[in-house]
Amino acid sequence: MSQEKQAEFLAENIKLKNTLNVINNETLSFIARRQYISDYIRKYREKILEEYKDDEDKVAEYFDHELYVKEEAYSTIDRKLKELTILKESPYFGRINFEDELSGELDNIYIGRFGLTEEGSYEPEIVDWRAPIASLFYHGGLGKAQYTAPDGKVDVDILGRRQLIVKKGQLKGIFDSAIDVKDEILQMVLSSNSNEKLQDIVMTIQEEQDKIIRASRSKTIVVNGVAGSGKTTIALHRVAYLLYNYRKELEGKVLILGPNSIFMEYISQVLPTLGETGVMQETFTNYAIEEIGLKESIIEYNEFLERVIGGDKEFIEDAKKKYSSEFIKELDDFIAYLEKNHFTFEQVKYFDEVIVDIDEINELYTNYYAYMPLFRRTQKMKRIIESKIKDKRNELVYKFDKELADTKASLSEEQLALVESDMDFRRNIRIREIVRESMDAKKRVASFLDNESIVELYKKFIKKERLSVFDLAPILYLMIKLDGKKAKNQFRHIIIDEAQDYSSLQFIVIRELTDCKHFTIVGDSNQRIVKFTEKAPMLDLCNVWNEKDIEHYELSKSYRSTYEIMQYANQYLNEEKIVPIVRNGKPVVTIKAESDEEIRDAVVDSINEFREEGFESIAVITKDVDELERINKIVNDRIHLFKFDNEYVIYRGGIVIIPSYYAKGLEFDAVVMIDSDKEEKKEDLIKYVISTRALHALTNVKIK
Ligand SMILES: Nc1ncnc2c1ncn2[C@@H]1O[C@H](COP(=O)(O)OP(=O)(O)OP(=O)(O)O)[C@@H](O)[C@H]1O
Repeated sequence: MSQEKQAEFLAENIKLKNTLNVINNETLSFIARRQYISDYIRKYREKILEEYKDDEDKVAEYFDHELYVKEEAYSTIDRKLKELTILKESPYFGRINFEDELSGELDNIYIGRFGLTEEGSYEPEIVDWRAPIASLFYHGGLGKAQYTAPDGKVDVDILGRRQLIVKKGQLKGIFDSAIDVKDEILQMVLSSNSNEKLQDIVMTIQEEQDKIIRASRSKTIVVNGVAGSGKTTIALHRVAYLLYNYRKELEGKVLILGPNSIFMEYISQVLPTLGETGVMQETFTNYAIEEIGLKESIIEYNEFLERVIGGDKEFIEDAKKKYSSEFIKELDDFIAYLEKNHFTFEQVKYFDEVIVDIDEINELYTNYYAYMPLFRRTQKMKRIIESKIKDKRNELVYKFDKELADTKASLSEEQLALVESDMDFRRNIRIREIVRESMDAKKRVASFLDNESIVELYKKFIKKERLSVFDLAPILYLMIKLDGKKAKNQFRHIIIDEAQDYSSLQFIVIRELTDCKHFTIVGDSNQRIVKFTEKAPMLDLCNVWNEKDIEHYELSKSYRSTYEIMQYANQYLNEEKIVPIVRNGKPVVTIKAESDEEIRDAVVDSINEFREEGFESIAVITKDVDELERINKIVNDRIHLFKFDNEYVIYRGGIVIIPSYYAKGLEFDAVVMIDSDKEEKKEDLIKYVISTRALHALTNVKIK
């Protein structure tokens, strides 16, 4: 280390000690605050209990109130204490010094996972990575730059950018960036072994990624990026960024939709390590089933993909149809058909009197409530007619009672004494008749105004009893159009991951159901295992949603895989793709294996070599479950592989064997790809997905 560097290192060490002191003091101060609040609550509680010792209701009411106050008071303190505990290990990872172009003032900020300002001070000790000014750090280079402060854009000149590695409160290294120096920490992070779960990347977010993370909240953004370009990671960091900057508006109102439970589990750690909990994360299937309230079992995503990959022609045709725009048109026609034909109105009679005639009913239907969704409208009409029946019932009862009272009044006391009990008896009979007629009239109204359940109607429409995952969006569409359905929870921002597999209808349904205006949609149009339409609907959202304000981003660098792996994977795509180099690795190996022995040797030897090279997470990836079973049976006596054969398995470490569609979105240090295709297709998106799961090493075992 040069003398100058040594001096810098020393200075940073002193700064670190100071910061750690501030962290310690702040921690003690927050603990004291917590203690103060709990003492206060305790004393107040004793007073209340004494005051209301004979009033249980008041005591219960007090405890409800106390719980609320505690939650409110502690939530901020506990959040801060959690942040301080994390900061204690590593308070910051970046430093930027810059000159404000307007004022000429020099500034020096340290950027960390969370922000920290000492009590009584205005100068932040650490700036949260999500704060607007921290974007300067992610510009990557030195020189002129700009950030957006709350009161407008600020021009600065970045004079120095430093990355710092602090582990367990110790300074381990400093790296200064010059304009063209490669990001050394990024290289270090990318070359290391992958973890069991997706990690945060606050230290090494790249400029192209940062732009997406910080994109305006009020825009819908669509990111189409190659495998491993960080789409999932960015989407999750964007959630953390949005929550930090718009907590009041967005807390509890963000939804993340992912493809399956394995994937949801894989990404589950990122937001908590960024200090964010309480974001709803769901698969589209579960979300839709919950909203529909569907109780019956359906053909789930895995079976759907198994059938498609297995070449079940009838099923593929059916799926293709359900994904098409023509099908939306068919649904609309079906709705129009129901509007014309589903209901046959009848006049409503009460005894022999017509109380609502056909014209009146038609008027309600075609005119007065025509703006309402069909089934809402008929239910509304039902309520109106029921209320008329009730009025009629009351009128008849009133009339009868009035006549009875008049008759009674016209009788002498003696006459009344003779007939009164008989009159009362007759009254009871008459009232019962009137009430029964009211119930019968309501039943007659229900018989022509109630509708069949939408799920049942849909089944008749598609002429099938068993539903599949791709039927969920159409059912929701009918519920929206026929019933005016709205989602149980309202969301202000929705993230859709692996969006390349969404149909236009899914996009329409999510938007209409939730009334959400802002989306972050990420996917890779080349990772569609099933290419139902030429253009992935996620790339055509301005037409699908009929909205102009959509911002599109493309990402072409893979931060996951080596240059060699990406280059290899690209042979499976139709188009020639340029692979930007992020890092190099070893060449991809191809082994031909015909007999079971050869297959066993190829798979087991590859795994053993990977282990010897120090790779920790290793996967054998097959096309589908049948192939998984076949390979597992062949290698079983030599090696134990952990089978991911359904989406609810709980991974407990070890080498895995997994079908392509569950591996989507995941990554492994090294991958053995099972390639059983007899002939090479020009485009093979399944093999593209499989090969891009590997970070450092890939072996293709070609079998017959
Ligand atoms: N700026 C970065 N710094 C460090 N690691 C990064 C960066 N960007 C992405 N990565 C890493 O690259 C890998 C791929 O990221 P991620 O899974 O988010 O990509 P993806 O585009 O969603 O991939 P896929 O299309 O396969 O689902 C992850 O290990 C992630 O941590």
